[in-house]
Amino acid sequence: MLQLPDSLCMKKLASVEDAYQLCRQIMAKYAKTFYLATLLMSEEKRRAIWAIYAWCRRTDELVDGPAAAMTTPETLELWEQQLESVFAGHPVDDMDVALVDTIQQFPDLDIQPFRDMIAGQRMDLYRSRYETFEQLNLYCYRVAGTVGLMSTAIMGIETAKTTAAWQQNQTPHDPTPEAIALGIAKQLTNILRDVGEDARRGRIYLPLEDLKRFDYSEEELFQGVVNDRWRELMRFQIERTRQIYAQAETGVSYLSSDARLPVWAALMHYSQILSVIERNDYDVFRQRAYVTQMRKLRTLPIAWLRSQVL
Ligand SMILES: CC(C)=CCC/C(C)=C/CC/C(C)=C/CC/C(C)=C/[C@@H]1[C@@H](COP(=O)(O)OP(=O)(O)O)[C@]1(C)CC/C=C(\C)CC/C=C(\C)CCC=C(C)C
Ligand SMILES: Nc1ncnc2c1ncn2[C@@H]1O[C@H](COP(=O)(O)OP(=O)(O)OP(=O)(O)O)[C@@H](O)[C@H]1O
Ligand SMILES: [Mn+2]
Repeated sequence: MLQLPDSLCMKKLASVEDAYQLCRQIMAKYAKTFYLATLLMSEEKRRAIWAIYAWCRRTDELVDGPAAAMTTPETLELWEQQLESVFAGHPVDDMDVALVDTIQQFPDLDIQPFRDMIAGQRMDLYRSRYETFEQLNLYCYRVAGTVGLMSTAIMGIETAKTTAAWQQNQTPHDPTPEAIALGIAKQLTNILRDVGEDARRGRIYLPLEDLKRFDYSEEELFQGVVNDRWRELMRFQIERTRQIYAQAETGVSYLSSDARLPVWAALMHYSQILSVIERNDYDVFRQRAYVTQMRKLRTLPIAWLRSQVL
């Protein structure tokens, strides 16, 4: 039988360097603030975050991007097989090459959070309502808490701080729950910001049990009614989300020192979106709550102080 040369059978993949550059471009395009924050980290960590960001973004695009209408459960099945292949050391496309390298450099990086994120995207295919906060919380863990786990494996934990002299034989504090909390708080914030946009796609992420509790109906939500019942409902959601940010805050000082400023900055920027929603009198239907670049810049010195003293 005719033997084809390798070059004709298989497309040659990008070099490791080029693959990281592709991931960097994705992150710089979609998450400017995050991207700038990564510049404060060491070269290896920064490149690893780019690779993970690119994978997360691609996963999200499957159900949220322009081609999402074509995505079926089989698409996600194939994407998961590609993930298994990457963790086995076999990249399938150019961007995978960077992730394979990252996995080799950071042995703490576990495949499970990646699988869990795909499971979260699967929920988006099947569900457009959440009955309880517990169900919503599971969704938030899967699509965003997982990002906290992946990032912590890269940023690393500061062993010097976690083991004082008199604690030598104790295991250092592991800020995994706080990292998950930050992802969940961020996702809940996005949900509150995007209520209107999601409603236009027929989706309600707010727990239906909360709608009932505040006597606010799905019909009102689809009509974008802002009344006192809505404001109360939103106050309740914002308060709950702030409590989760507060849990996350207690974990930042256990991260390695070059990661604390980026994480404080990210945490403060996200949580400010909640204050913008309040300032907009809880109207998330007709205006989008966003934090201006100016305001993000102004919080940097405070984030820096916290990263130094907390
Ligand atoms: C260093 C650092 C702060 C970085 C993490 C960067 C990273 C790998 C991000 C991946 C984000 C991503 C594309 C996820 C896919 C699923 C998804 C879309 C989730 C939602 C993100 C959307 O954010 P964005 O502002 O871009 O929204 P828009 O698309 O503009 O509408 C999420 C809401 C998830 C974001 C979750 C995190 C960034 C987790 C943060 C937690 C940590 C960094 C752990 C910190 C550790 C401790 C101990 C507190
Ligand atoms: N000044 C603005 N005017 C109008 N829409 C904006 C403005 N700033 C941001 N947005 C919209 O809100 C989205 C989310 O903004 P966000 O604050 O998350 O910025 P970003 O560029 O995604 O960076 P990051 O999420 O890392 O802060 C943007 O992608 C954009 O669509
Ligand atoms: Mn963004």
